Amino acid sequence: MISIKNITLQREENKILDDVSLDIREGEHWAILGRNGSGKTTLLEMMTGYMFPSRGTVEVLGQTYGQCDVREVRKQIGYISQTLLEKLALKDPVWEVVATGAYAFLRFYQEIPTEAKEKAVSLLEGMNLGALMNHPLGTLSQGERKKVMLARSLMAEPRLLIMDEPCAGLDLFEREKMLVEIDRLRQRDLSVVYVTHHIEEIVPLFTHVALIRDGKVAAAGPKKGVLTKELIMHTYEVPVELDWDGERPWIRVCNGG
Ligand SMILES: Nc1ncnc2c1ncn2[C@@H]1O[C@H](COP(=O)(O)OP(=O)(O)OP(=O)(O)O)[C@@H](O)[C@H]1O
Repeated sequence: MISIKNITLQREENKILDDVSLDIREGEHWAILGRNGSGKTTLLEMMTGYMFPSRGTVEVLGQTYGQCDVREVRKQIGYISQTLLEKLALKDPVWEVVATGAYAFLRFYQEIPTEAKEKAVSLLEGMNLGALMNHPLGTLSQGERKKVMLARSLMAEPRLLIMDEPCAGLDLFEREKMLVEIDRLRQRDLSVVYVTHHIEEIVPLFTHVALIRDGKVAAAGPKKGVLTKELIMHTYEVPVELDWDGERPWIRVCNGG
């Protein structure tokens, strides 16, 4: 799905990404963790073709960026970020906001095809948001808006779904509801790449984890091999204990090291 080979992104003296390689294969779902400023969002922007490396290659869905039409590749990628959420029209009814996801634009200025409406409504119902479908987006809670954004990203049936902190700012209740929807993505034929600051968001869906530290990959691979207290301590420089609840990790900071 994604093959990143030795990419470096240099901005003046700084190496924002430094010789990063990562392979994401079909059927895998990846969580990407790392401290603030470690380069996670930059890495996602490389995957979506919004940024290009100074060195190295990025291949996504069989196409190499720089040798293909990035816009064509992007049609197969869902991208969920706070920036996108801020661009959505708060006055538009929820179903309409979702329906726009089938197209590469943010608002409809013409009649919306019936099939797009039906699909949007069905996605909303699938996420228990059917009752809100005619409400303006701006009246929804933050958690509901994030679920709307997820439904919107599924309209185009992407092969790759990239999410940048989709649970940021949610309370425990709303976060768990969002995580249920994220975990249910296993029923779809797509791969997820998910950036988060919270290890407990790595729900059973996720098969692999990459730890980013200072623009480099500190560790990457199957999640139980990467989510060890030693590697997390190396990445965050905080002493921790880690417990597994089945396929979901929980973390505790250890006082006194
Ligand atoms: N266009 C740019 N020009 C110069 N520096 C940049 C640019 N974009 C990002 N950076 C820097 O690159 C580093 C990595 O940023 P990035 O946003 O990728 O980190 P992040 O791991 O996503 O951080 P956070 O967890 O805080 O969102 C930061 O130090 C940031 O200031």
